[in-house]
Amino acid sequence: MAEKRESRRPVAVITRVETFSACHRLHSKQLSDEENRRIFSKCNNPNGHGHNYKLEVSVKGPIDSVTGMVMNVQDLKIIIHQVVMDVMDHKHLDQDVPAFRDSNLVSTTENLAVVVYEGVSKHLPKHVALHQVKIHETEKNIVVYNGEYE
Ligand SMILES: Nc1nc2c(c(=O)[nH]1)N=C([C@H](O)[C@H](O)COP(=O)(O)OP(=O)(O)OP(=O)(O)O)CN2
Ligand SMILES: [Zn+2]
Repeated sequence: MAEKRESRRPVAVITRVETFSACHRLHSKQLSDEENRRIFSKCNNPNGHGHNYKLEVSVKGPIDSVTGMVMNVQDLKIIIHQVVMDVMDHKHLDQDVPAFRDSNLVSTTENLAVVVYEGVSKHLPKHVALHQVKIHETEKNIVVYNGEYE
């Protein structure tokens, strides 16, 4: 009798890390100047300030039995470059990046993670799911977004 083959494919998470530099100012278009100063304090300084962001994009999917890959990480790199690096690196998030410039979104790391998540998810191949976006704004301030809504 022929040996029974394992038909289920193992599922894995792969992560690509990129770093980019950008400046921003925490300021809500929906609040008065006084409220902005009170809530965001030094981060509301009109001159803005910069960060070297570290971005981790994780995708999840079955390991292809022929290629041994969930997806080629070089393709994931290209997607991240299109969505993040080309748009945000060495830019002013509030003035140059349409997701912030043309909306009421404050350029917090939370909102940045959501913008990245939504942008990357549009470009992934069908068999792969976006698992998580993690952004280190500083060594001490880290945000994780996994597509959840309340
Ligand atoms: N929930 C959030 N809070 C804050 C965010 C944010 O994105 N989400 N961002 C900031 C500022 O951008 C700021 O750059 C970081 O502030 P802070 O932690 O104060 O940075 P410092 O390096 O100055 O912190 P130390 O206390 O000196 O280590 C603020 N809040
Ligand atoms: Zn900041």
